[in-house]
Amino acid sequence: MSEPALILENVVVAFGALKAVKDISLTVKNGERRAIIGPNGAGKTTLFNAITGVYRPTSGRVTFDGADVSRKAAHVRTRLGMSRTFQITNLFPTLTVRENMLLALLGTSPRKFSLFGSSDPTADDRERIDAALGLSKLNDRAGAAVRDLSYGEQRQLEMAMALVTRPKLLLLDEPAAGLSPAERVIVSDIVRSLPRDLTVILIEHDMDLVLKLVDWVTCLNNGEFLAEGSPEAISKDQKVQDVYLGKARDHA
Ligand SMILES: Nc1ncnc2c1ncn2[C@@H]1O[C@H](COP(=O)(O)OP(=O)(O)OP(=O)(O)O)[C@@H](O)[C@H]1O
Repeated sequence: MSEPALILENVVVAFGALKAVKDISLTVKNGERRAIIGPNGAGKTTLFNAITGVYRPTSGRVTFDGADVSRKAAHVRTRLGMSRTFQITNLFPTLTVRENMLLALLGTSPRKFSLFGSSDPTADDRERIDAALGLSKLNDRAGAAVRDLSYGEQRQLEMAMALVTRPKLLLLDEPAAGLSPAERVIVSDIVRSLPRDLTVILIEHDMDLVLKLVDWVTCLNNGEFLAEGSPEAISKDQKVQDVYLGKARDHA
């Protein structure tokens, strides 16, 4: 058995008196596709932030690929092979797709972007960029300015930027949020065709999408662990229906 990709042990994230994540433990296997679901304010993004190092856990342990990274900074976790997208679009609109990709790559490289040094892409940079654009189905848009991309294409570019570092663990924060049904199909196809040795954890509200994409689902509520299981089991779980699907229906 290979080492699990990620182990969380009793992770707590507190903002003053508010515990946004309360004592969460979970194990994600190598190559697994895992969804984190739960109603608004459940603690999903905060948990992502604790995994990726945006926040250090108030207590508990995060083990990534066999190493305790609980106290490591975000850029160190990136170097170890974690990568993520954010809910909010984070792109340079006047630059091209390829230029945004290069900045994403340079931002994580020791060969930092410098006003004086050369930031011309190397052959390896170009290969990485082409591979990530290919996985994100954006090859034919490489020369387009980001402001000319559709919203769906911008989300695809964010995925490409997260993939360009060749991560072992990819975290996607609501990759299909705000997308049209046709754009959701593209995002599903991209996630489904990612290399099988890449571990993927995604936050997603769309249960139809989750059911089709992942092996296992963890449901949070109010910062607490609520349930875990196969997508089929979770979609039928009464507790989940009560807190998550019930609230989703209220918002519909
Ligand atoms: N930086 C912060 N400072 C204080 N409170 C925060 C901070 N970030 C999140 N919270 C609070 O922590 C709780 C969990 O928020 P979080 O964004 O993790 O939930 P979520 O499950 O991702 O919700 P959503 O589906 O709406 O994105 C909320 O009550 C939120 O207001």
